[in-house]
Amino acid sequence: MNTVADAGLMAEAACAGEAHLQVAQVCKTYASPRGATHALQDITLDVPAGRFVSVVGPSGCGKSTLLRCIAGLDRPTSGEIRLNGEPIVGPSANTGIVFQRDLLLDWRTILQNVLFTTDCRGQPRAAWAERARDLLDLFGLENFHHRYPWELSGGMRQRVAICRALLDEPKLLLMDEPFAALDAFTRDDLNLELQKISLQTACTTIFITHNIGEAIFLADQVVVMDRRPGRIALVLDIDLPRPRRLAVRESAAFAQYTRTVRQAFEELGILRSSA
Ligand SMILES: Nc1ncnc2c1ncn2[C@@H]1O[C@H](COP(=O)(O)OP(=O)(O)OP(=O)(O)O)[C@@H](O)[C@H]1O
Repeated sequence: MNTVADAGLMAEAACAGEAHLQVAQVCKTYASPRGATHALQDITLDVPAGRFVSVVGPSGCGKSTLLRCIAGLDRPTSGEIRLNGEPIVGPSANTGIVFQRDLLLDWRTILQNVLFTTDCRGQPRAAWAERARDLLDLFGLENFHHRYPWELSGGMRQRVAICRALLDEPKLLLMDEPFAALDAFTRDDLNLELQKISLQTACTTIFITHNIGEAIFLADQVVVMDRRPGRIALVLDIDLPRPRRLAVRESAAFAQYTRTVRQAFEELGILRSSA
């Protein structure tokens, strides 16, 4: 499998422009006949353009809710989210999203799947097809443009989903546990490829994961969330040189970051003490 290779092309093909994300005192309550669910409480985050932020927290702490609000797919109950100073009030072409399930359409070829969003907008295919092909090639899928999703492995499908999210030159890339369903080897591969994209583009990225190691490996900053109602318990800057190799996970500095995050979860009663 090829890896992402052409830095110049990738910078041109993937993200465009800068995205400064500001999340200010965001609360989210879901109302239902069975009562209210307080999913998020007072979330404040300032993410400068180009930063990669990993969000890690226990199941149900509101990570996906936060991502959906940032994506404009849901509205906070209170508080505000701004992209480059503009309030986010709905979905935007500035934002690319990758979910845990790749959501590829089985009746469309790989190329047609990557072109899905622009097709939906009625934009001429010819204008986007070259970019779509370039992205697929960069992700090592040059021989799969005309195959169907069911002919691909889970890792290849998730690469396609990432290409689809990047097609529209988003400024902001939102990823909701994109690699959770993959085996450890494929996950390592995709972590490296994602790092290359981040280094070579101006994409601001919010990456949700349950995996502490993955969170630290990828991020400039790790946000640790407490259980519901989701609150930020810790913001940890990750000062490891880039590009990072997988072997960095064996370094003393990485072990210290892991200890700090684990300790935060232990103090919150989410992880049992390892001492
Ligand atoms: N549309 C909805 N209506 C009502 N409650 C919801 C809705 N979406 C999420 N919730 C509730 O809000 C809380 C946070 O859910 P969310 O999916 O954001 O958590 P999460 O941290 O992403 O969980 P996981 O890691 O398991 O994916 C949960 O208690 C969930 O049941």
